[in-house]
Amino acid sequence: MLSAGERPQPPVPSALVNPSSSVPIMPDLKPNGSSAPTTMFSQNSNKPSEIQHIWVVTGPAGCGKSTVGQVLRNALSCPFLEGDDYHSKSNKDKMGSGVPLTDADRWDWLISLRQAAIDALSPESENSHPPGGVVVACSALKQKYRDVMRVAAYGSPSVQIHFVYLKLSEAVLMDRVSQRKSHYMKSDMIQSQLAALEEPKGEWDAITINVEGPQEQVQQSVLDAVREKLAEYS
Ligand SMILES: Nc1ncnc2c1ncn2[C@@H]1O[C@H](COP(=O)(O)OP(=O)(O)OP(=O)(O)O)[C@@H](O)[C@H]1O
Ligand SMILES: O=C(O)[C@H](O)[C@@H](O)[C@H](O)[C@H](O)CO
Repeated sequence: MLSAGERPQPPVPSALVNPSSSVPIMPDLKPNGSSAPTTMFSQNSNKPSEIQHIWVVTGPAGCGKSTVGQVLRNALSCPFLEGDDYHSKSNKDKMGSGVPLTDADRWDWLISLRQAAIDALSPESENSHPPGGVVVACSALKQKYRDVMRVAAYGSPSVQIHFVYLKLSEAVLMDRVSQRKSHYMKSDMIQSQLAALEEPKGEWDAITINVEGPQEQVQQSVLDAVREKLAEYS
């Protein structure tokens, strides 16, 4: 497995490699994301890109992962996977009743989500091109959880994973979660989310974005950061 501080070998400019061949067999989940019509900077132009990018938008519950994930999905015109959709019912019930998940509760969820991300990188049909990437909203609070996700790109030189960590203060986070009424994750869970959080310090594949500002500002910061990262691969 890739260590967080270790940069992999430069990508080999060859045909796309099927990433699913390089990871252990996992549950065969299908992605539920879809392509969006608008493209600010397209990853899936008419010719196959040499690199497929997995953008994992991370941070504690309520930090804005889904909001940012959808912005990225639209900008990159690639599938978007909402991590919450991959939690088991028991995990959701647990969180909904105010009990934090344990490491053991999270492994299968992370593995399912990782497999869904891998699946999303394959073309939808024999005649279509593979997407330039996939956006995944996933709290990935601890480094070891990010390491589980990193396996998606392990051994696949044409797949690159990035973590987009959404950073904000406890006060702003509490405010956002308190205003959100219909979600199973209530504000009494925020302390445990922050207690579990290991910010991605020194992890070369992680980008930290301050998301305390209004949505337009956050959107701009995220798009700028992603554009800058993509430029490294052009
Ligand atoms: N920059 C922002 N400023 C103000 N409110 C925001 C901002 N970004 C998101 N929100 C609001 O904060 C709430 C949480 O956002 P969102 O659902 O995107 O977070 P999340 O990290 O996906 O949450 P969860 O992981 O719990 O599903 C939503 O009500 C959303 O509209
Ligand atoms: O690891 C966890 O504790 C969970 O993934 C949570 O972070 C939620 O799923 C998510 O953020 C929805 O509120």
